[in-house]
Amino acid sequence: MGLLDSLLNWLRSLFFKQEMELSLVGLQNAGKTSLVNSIAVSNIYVVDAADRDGVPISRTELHDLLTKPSLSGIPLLVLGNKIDKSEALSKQALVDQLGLESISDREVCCYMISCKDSVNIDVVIDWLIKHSRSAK
Ligand SMILES: Nc1nc2c(ncn2[C@@H]2O[C@H](COP(=O)(O)OP(=O)(O)OP(=O)(O)O)[C@@H](O)[C@H]2O)c(=O)[nH]1
Repeated sequence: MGLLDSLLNWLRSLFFKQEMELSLVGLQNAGKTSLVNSIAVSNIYVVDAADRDGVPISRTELHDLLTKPSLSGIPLLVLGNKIDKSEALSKQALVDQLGLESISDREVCCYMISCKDSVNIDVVIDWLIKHSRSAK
């Protein structure tokens, strides 16, 4: 069993032991299902980084979500998906357009990923493990 498989099994066990609560949020067609599938078969706001028209809506939805008292202080992982597409935004452009630098009331992390080509899925899993309750 490889390192990635071991990490995936650990991640799954954290979910089953209810040591991790996770909300996976994103606009329609952003790639949420593909992300879950890529984690589940070893091959989380999720943004379609190649859908430039959708990013302003994503920004509004994200900042609206952050006002919810139930999510107060919860670390935020933003995933710019579909970087295999030539029209995908750069990380800096996504950070700017989503207004991530204005978020100061919680830890914010942004990774650029491709569920299609399995790019950076390992760092997403690593982040999730580091932010599980048992890691605290
Ligand atoms: N090129 C490319 N396409 C992707 C990637 N991830 C997902 N897709 C495609 O984008 C489409 C939407 O992916 P889903 O995972 O169904 O997105 P979703 O966010 O669950 O969508 P909803 O169920 O509508 O909310 C599908 O056609 C996927 O194959 C990626 O990294 N690159």
